[in-house]
Amino acid sequence: MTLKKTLTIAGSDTSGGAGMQADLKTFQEHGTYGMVALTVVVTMDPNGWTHNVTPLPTDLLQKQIDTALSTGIDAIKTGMLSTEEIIRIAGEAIANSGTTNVVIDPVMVCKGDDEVLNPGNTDAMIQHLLPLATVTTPNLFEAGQLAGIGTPKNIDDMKMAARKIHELGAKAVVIKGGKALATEKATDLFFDGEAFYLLESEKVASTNNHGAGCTFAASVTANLANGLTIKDAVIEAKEFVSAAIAHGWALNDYVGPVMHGAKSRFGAPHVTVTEI
Ligand SMILES: Nc1ncnc2c1ncn2[C@@H]1O[C@H](COP(=O)(O)OP(=O)(O)O)[C@@H](O)[C@H]1O
Ligand SMILES: Cc1ncc(COP(=O)(O)O)c(C=O)c1O
Ligand SMILES: [Mg+2]
Repeated sequence: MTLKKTLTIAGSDTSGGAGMQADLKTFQEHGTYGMVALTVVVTMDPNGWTHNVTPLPTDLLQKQIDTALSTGIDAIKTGMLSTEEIIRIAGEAIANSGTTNVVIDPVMVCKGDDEVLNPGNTDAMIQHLLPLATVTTPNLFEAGQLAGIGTPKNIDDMKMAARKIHELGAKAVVIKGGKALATEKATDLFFDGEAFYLLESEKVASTNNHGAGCTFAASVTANLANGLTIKDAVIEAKEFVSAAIAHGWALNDYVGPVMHGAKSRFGAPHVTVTEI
Protein backbone atom coordinates (compact mmCIF):
# COMPACT_ATOMS: atom_id res chain seq x y z
CA MET A 1 0.00 0.00 0.00
CA THR A 2 1.27 3.46 -0.78
CA LEU A 3 0.38 6.58 1.14
CA LYS A 4 0.07 10.16 0.00
CA LYS A 5 3.18 12.09 1.03
CA THR A 6 2.82 15.36 2.93
CA LEU A 7 5.70 17.67 3.80
CA THR A 8 5.70 20.40 6.41
CA ILE A 9 8.35 23.12 6.28
CA ALA A 10 7.91 24.32 9.85
CA GLY A 11 9.35 24.90 13.29
CA SER A 12 9.54 22.50 16.22
CA ASP A 13 7.26 23.42 19.13
CA THR A 14 9.06 21.51 21.83
CA SER A 15 5.87 21.50 23.92
CA GLY A 16 4.24 19.37 21.21
CA GLY A 17 0.97 21.17 20.51
CA ALA A 18 1.85 23.39 17.55
CA GLY A 19 4.49 23.46 14.82
CA MET A 20 5.74 20.34 13.12
CA GLN A 21 4.55 18.19 16.02
CA ALA A 22 0.95 19.28 15.34
CA ASP A 23 1.48 18.78 11.62
CA LEU A 24 2.82 15.23 11.91
CA LYS A 25 0.11 14.16 14.36
CA THR A 26 -2.53 15.65 12.07
CA PHE A 27 -1.06 14.06 8.93
CA GLN A 28 -1.09 10.70 10.72
CA GLU A 29 -4.74 11.12 11.71
CA HIS A 30 -5.57 11.80 8.05
CA GLY A 31 -3.75 8.70 6.82
CA THR A 32 -0.97 10.54 4.98
CA TYR A 33 2.77 9.95 5.32
CA GLY A 34 4.27 12.98 7.04
CA MET A 35 7.74 14.41 6.44
CA VAL A 36 9.47 17.46 7.96
CA ALA A 37 11.95 20.12 6.92
CA LEU A 38 12.72 21.89 10.19
CA THR A 39 13.23 25.67 10.17
CA VAL A 40 13.56 26.67 13.84
CA VAL A 41 13.38 25.12 17.28
CA VAL A 42 11.09 26.83 19.81
CA THR A 43 11.93 26.21 23.45
CA MET A 44 10.22 27.57 26.53
CA ASP A 45 11.63 28.88 29.77
CA PRO A 46 10.36 26.38 32.40
CA ASN A 47 9.75 29.35 34.75
CA GLY A 48 7.18 31.56 33.02
CA TRP A 49 7.12 29.81 29.62
CA THR A 50 8.74 32.66 27.65
CA HIS A 51 9.37 31.43 24.09
CA ASN A 52 12.83 31.31 22.52
CA VAL A 53 13.09 30.82 18.76
CA THR A 54 16.38 29.38 17.46
CA PRO A 55 16.74 29.11 13.66
CA LEU A 56 18.62 26.17 12.15
CA PRO A 57 21.41 26.85 9.63
CA THR A 58 19.81 27.53 6.25
CA ASP A 59 22.06 25.07 4.38
CA LEU A 60 20.67 22.36 6.63
CA LEU A 61 17.12 23.50 5.85
CA GLN A 62 17.88 23.34 2.15
CA LYS A 63 19.24 19.77 2.49
CA GLN A 64 16.10 18.68 4.35
CA ILE A 65 13.84 20.19 1.72
CA ASP A 66 15.86 18.56 -1.08
CA THR A 67 15.66 15.19 0.69
CA ALA A 68 11.91 15.32 1.13
CA LEU A 69 11.11 16.70 -2.32
CA SER A 70 13.19 13.99 -3.99
CA THR A 71 10.59 11.45 -2.84
CA GLY A 72 7.77 13.12 -4.81
CA ILE A 73 5.54 15.06 -2.42
CA ASP A 74 1.75 15.25 -2.87
CA ALA A 75 1.16 18.35 -0.72
CA ILE A 76 3.34 20.87 1.12
CA LYS A 77 2.51 23.03 4.13
CA THR A 78 4.57 25.91 5.48
CA GLY A 79 4.46 26.98 9.12
CA MET A 80 6.86 29.06 11.20
CA LEU A 81 9.50 30.55 8.88
CA SER A 82 11.24 33.01 11.14
CA THR A 83 13.45 35.01 8.74
CA GLU A 84 13.21 36.48 5.26
CA GLU A 85 15.95 34.12 4.05
CA ILE A 86 14.05 31.06 5.30
CA ILE A 87 10.91 32.32 3.57
CA ARG A 88 12.82 32.80 0.30
CA ILE A 89 14.40 29.34 0.47
CA ALA A 90 11.04 27.70 1.14
CA GLY A 91 9.34 29.65 -1.65
CA GLU A 92 11.98 28.88 -4.26
CA ALA A 93 12.01 25.18 -3.36
CA ILE A 94 8.22 24.90 -3.55
CA ALA A 95 8.13 26.75 -6.88
CA ASN A 96 10.85 24.51 -8.35
CA SER A 97 9.17 21.35 -7.09
CA GLY A 98 6.07 21.95 -9.19
CA THR A 99 3.89 20.72 -6.31
CA THR A 100 0.35 21.97 -6.88
CA ASN A 101 -1.13 21.38 -3.40
CA VAL A 102 0.45 24.11 -1.29
CA VAL A 103 -0.89 25.37 2.03
CA ILE A 104 0.72 28.53 3.37
CA ASP A 105 0.03 29.09 7.09
CA PRO A 106 1.56 32.56 7.48
CA VAL A 107 2.64 32.21 11.12
CA MET A 108 3.69 35.63 12.43
CA VAL A 109 3.40 35.26 16.20
CA CYS A 110 3.23 32.50 18.78
CA LYS A 111 -0.08 32.43 20.64
CA GLY A 112 0.41 34.15 23.94
CA ASP A 113 3.39 36.07 22.61
CA ASP A 114 2.52 39.42 21.02
CA GLU A 115 5.87 40.04 19.44
CA VAL A 116 5.92 39.62 15.66
CA LEU A 117 8.75 37.29 14.66
CA ASN A 118 10.31 39.77 12.23
CA PRO A 119 8.44 42.65 10.60
CA GLY A 120 10.20 42.11 7.22
CA ASN A 121 8.67 38.63 7.01
CA THR A 122 5.31 39.95 5.82
CA ASP A 123 6.75 41.40 2.61
CA ALA A 124 8.82 38.25 2.06
CA MET A 125 5.69 36.07 2.40
CA ILE A 126 3.87 38.29 -0.07
CA GLN A 127 6.74 38.02 -2.53
CA HIS A 128 7.75 34.36 -2.18
CA LEU A 129 4.83 32.39 -0.76
CA LEU A 130 1.36 33.80 -1.45
CA PRO A 131 1.65 33.40 -5.24
CA LEU A 132 2.25 29.66 -4.67
CA ALA A 133 -0.64 29.11 -2.25
CA THR A 134 -3.46 26.76 -3.13
CA VAL A 135 -4.84 27.84 0.23
CA THR A 136 -3.50 30.31 2.78
CA THR A 137 -4.78 30.27 6.36
CA PRO A 138 -4.02 33.53 8.21
CA ASN A 139 -5.55 34.26 11.58
CA LEU A 140 -7.16 37.71 11.99
CA PHE A 141 -3.92 39.49 12.84
CA GLU A 142 -1.97 37.83 10.02
CA ALA A 143 -4.74 38.58 7.50
CA GLY A 144 -4.62 42.26 8.44
CA GLN A 145 -0.84 42.35 8.02
CA LEU A 146 -0.85 40.59 4.63
CA ALA A 147 -3.73 42.68 3.30
CA GLY A 148 -2.23 45.88 4.71
CA ILE A 149 -5.55 46.97 6.21
CA GLY A 150 -5.02 46.35 9.93
CA THR A 151 -6.67 43.60 11.95
CA PRO A 152 -10.22 42.89 10.69
CA LYS A 153 -12.94 43.59 13.26
CA ASN A 154 -15.97 42.12 11.50
CA ILE A 155 -17.00 39.94 8.56
CA ASP A 156 -16.93 42.84 6.08
CA ASP A 157 -13.31 43.61 7.04
CA MET A 158 -12.49 39.91 6.65
CA LYS A 159 -14.02 39.88 3.16
CA MET A 160 -11.93 42.89 2.18
CA ALA A 161 -8.77 41.26 3.53
CA ALA A 162 -9.56 37.96 1.76
CA ARG A 163 -10.01 39.75 -1.57
CA LYS A 164 -6.68 41.55 -1.18
CA ILE A 165 -4.84 38.35 -0.23
CA HIS A 166 -6.41 36.59 -3.23
CA GLU A 167 -5.20 39.44 -5.45
CA LEU A 168 -1.69 38.83 -4.07
CA GLY A 169 -1.82 35.39 -5.70
CA ALA A 170 -3.35 32.93 -3.24
CA LYS A 171 -5.90 30.73 -5.03
CA ALA A 172 -8.07 30.37 -1.94
CA VAL A 173 -8.04 32.10 1.46
CA VAL A 174 -9.34 31.10 4.88
CA ILE A 175 -9.30 33.87 7.47
CA LYS A 176 -9.65 32.32 10.91
CA GLY A 177 -11.87 34.48 13.09
CA GLY A 178 -11.50 31.88 15.79
CA LYS A 179 -11.27 33.10 19.31
CA ALA A 180 -10.29 36.64 18.28
CA LEU A 181 -13.49 37.67 16.47
CA ALA A 182 -16.35 39.01 18.59
CA THR A 183 -18.97 36.58 17.27
CA GLU A 184 -21.03 34.02 19.16
CA LYS A 185 -19.68 31.13 17.05
CA ALA A 186 -16.09 30.33 16.11
CA THR A 187 -16.33 31.84 12.64
CA ASP A 188 -13.90 31.50 9.74
CA LEU A 189 -14.28 33.07 6.28
CA PHE A 190 -13.46 31.00 3.18
CA PHE A 191 -12.96 32.72 -0.19
CA ASP A 192 -12.24 30.62 -3.28
CA GLY A 193 -11.78 33.60 -5.57
CA GLU A 194 -15.45 33.62 -6.53
CA ALA A 195 -17.68 33.08 -3.52
CA PHE A 196 -17.45 33.74 0.22
CA TYR A 197 -18.51 31.14 2.79
CA LEU A 198 -18.77 31.34 6.57
CA LEU A 199 -17.63 28.22 8.42
CA GLU A 200 -19.06 28.19 11.92
CA SER A 201 -18.80 25.89 14.92
CA GLU A 202 -19.55 26.28 18.63
CA LYS A 203 -16.99 28.50 20.34
CA VAL A 204 -15.29 26.47 23.05
CA ALA A 205 -14.96 28.44 26.29
CA SER A 206 -11.42 27.34 26.95
CA THR A 207 -7.91 28.65 26.41
CA ASN A 208 -6.66 25.14 25.64
CA ASN A 209 -6.32 25.87 21.93
CA HIS A 210 -2.55 25.97 21.50
CA GLY A 211 -1.71 24.60 18.06
CA ALA A 212 -5.21 25.11 16.61
CA GLY A 213 -3.95 27.08 13.62
CA CYS A 214 -1.25 24.56 12.71
CA THR A 215 -3.67 21.67 13.13
CA PHE A 216 -6.22 23.35 10.86
CA ALA A 217 -3.68 24.06 8.09
CA ALA A 218 -2.15 20.57 8.35
CA SER A 219 -5.63 19.05 7.96
CA VAL A 220 -6.20 21.08 4.81
CA THR A 221 -2.81 19.90 3.49
CA ALA A 222 -3.52 16.22 4.12
CA ASN A 223 -7.01 16.53 2.65
CA LEU A 224 -5.63 18.07 -0.55
CA ALA A 225 -3.05 15.27 -0.79
CA ASN A 226 -5.89 12.77 -0.42
CA GLY A 227 -7.68 14.35 -3.39
CA LEU A 228 -10.43 16.41 -1.75
CA THR A 229 -11.55 19.64 -3.41
CA ILE A 230 -10.30 22.83 -1.79
CA LYS A 231 -13.72 23.54 -0.29
CA ASP A 232 -14.18 20.03 1.11
CA ALA A 233 -10.60 20.07 2.42
CA VAL A 234 -11.29 23.26 4.34
CA ILE A 235 -14.64 22.08 5.75
CA GLU A 236 -13.18 18.81 7.04
CA ALA A 237 -10.26 20.76 8.54
CA LYS A 238 -12.71 22.94 10.44
CA GLU A 239 -14.43 19.82 11.82
CA PHE A 240 -11.09 18.28 12.71
CA VAL A 241 -9.80 21.33 14.58
CA SER A 242 -13.14 21.95 16.30
CA ALA A 243 -12.96 18.45 17.78
CA ALA A 244 -9.32 19.00 18.72
CA ILE A 245 -10.18 22.24 20.55
CA ALA A 246 -13.25 20.76 22.26
CA HIS A 247 -10.89 18.19 23.80
CA GLY A 248 -7.98 20.57 24.47
CA TRP A 249 -6.25 19.99 27.79
CA ALA A 250 -3.78 21.60 30.18
CA LEU A 251 -0.22 20.35 29.61
CA ASN A 252 1.04 22.40 32.55
CA ASP A 253 0.27 25.74 34.25
CA TYR A 254 1.18 27.66 31.08
CA VAL A 255 -0.06 25.92 27.97
CA GLY A 256 -3.11 23.96 26.86
CA PRO A 257 -2.65 22.11 23.57
CA VAL A 258 -5.46 20.85 21.38
CA MET A 259 -6.02 17.09 21.23
CA HIS A 260 -4.99 16.34 17.66
CA GLY A 261 -6.58 12.89 17.61
CA ALA A 262 -9.96 13.92 19.02
CA LYS A 263 -12.08 13.63 15.85
CA SER A 264 -11.38 9.94 15.27
CA ARG A 265 -11.95 9.13 18.96
CA PHE A 266 -14.93 11.29 19.88
CA GLY A 267 -16.38 12.57 16.59
CA ALA A 268 -16.53 16.20 15.47
CA PRO A 269 -18.83 19.07 16.42
CA HIS A 270 -21.20 20.26 13.71
CA VAL A 271 -19.85 22.82 11.24
CA THR A 272 -22.27 25.00 9.29
CA VAL A 273 -21.28 26.32 5.88
CA THR A 274 -23.15 29.37 4.59
CA GLU A 275 -22.50 31.23 1.36
CA ILE A 276 -22.64 34.98 2.01
N1 LIG B 1 -12.32 28.80 21.36
C1 LIG B 1 -12.52 28.26 20.15
N2 LIG B 1 -13.61 27.47 19.91
C2 LIG B 1 -13.82 26.92 18.71
N3 LIG B 1 -12.99 27.07 17.65
C3 LIG B 1 -11.90 27.85 17.82
C4 LIG B 1 -11.60 28.47 19.06
N4 LIG B 1 -10.40 29.14 18.92
C5 LIG B 1 -10.00 28.95 17.67
N5 LIG B 1 -10.90 28.17 16.98
C6 LIG B 1 -10.77 27.70 15.59
O1 LIG B 1 -9.49 27.12 15.45
C7 LIG B 1 -8.94 27.42 14.18
C8 LIG B 1 -7.63 28.15 14.37
O2 LIG B 1 -7.92 29.52 14.67
P1 LIG B 1 -6.98 30.47 15.53
O3 LIG B 1 -6.85 29.91 16.91
O4 LIG B 1 -7.53 31.84 15.41
O5 LIG B 1 -5.63 30.36 14.72
P2 LIG B 1 -4.13 30.53 15.19
O6 LIG B 1 -3.86 29.37 16.11
O7 LIG B 1 -3.35 30.43 13.94
O8 LIG B 1 -4.05 31.87 15.87
C9 LIG B 1 -10.03 28.18 13.43
O9 LIG B 1 -10.84 27.28 12.70
C10 LIG B 1 -10.82 28.83 14.56
O10 LIG B 1 -12.13 29.17 14.21
C1 LIG C 1 7.01 26.10 16.03
C2 LIG C 1 5.67 26.79 16.05
N1 LIG C 1 4.98 26.91 14.89
C3 LIG C 1 3.77 27.51 14.87
C4 LIG C 1 3.19 28.07 16.00
C5 LIG C 1 1.85 28.71 15.89
O1 LIG C 1 0.90 27.94 16.57
P1 LIG C 1 -0.69 28.11 16.44
O2 LIG C 1 -1.18 26.87 15.75
O3 LIG C 1 -1.18 28.16 17.86
O4 LIG C 1 -0.95 29.32 15.64
C6 LIG C 1 3.87 27.97 17.22
C7 LIG C 1 3.29 28.55 18.45
O5 LIG C 1 3.77 28.35 19.53
C8 LIG C 1 5.14 27.31 17.24
O6 LIG C 1 5.84 27.18 18.38
MG1 LIG D 1 -1.27 30.22 13.69
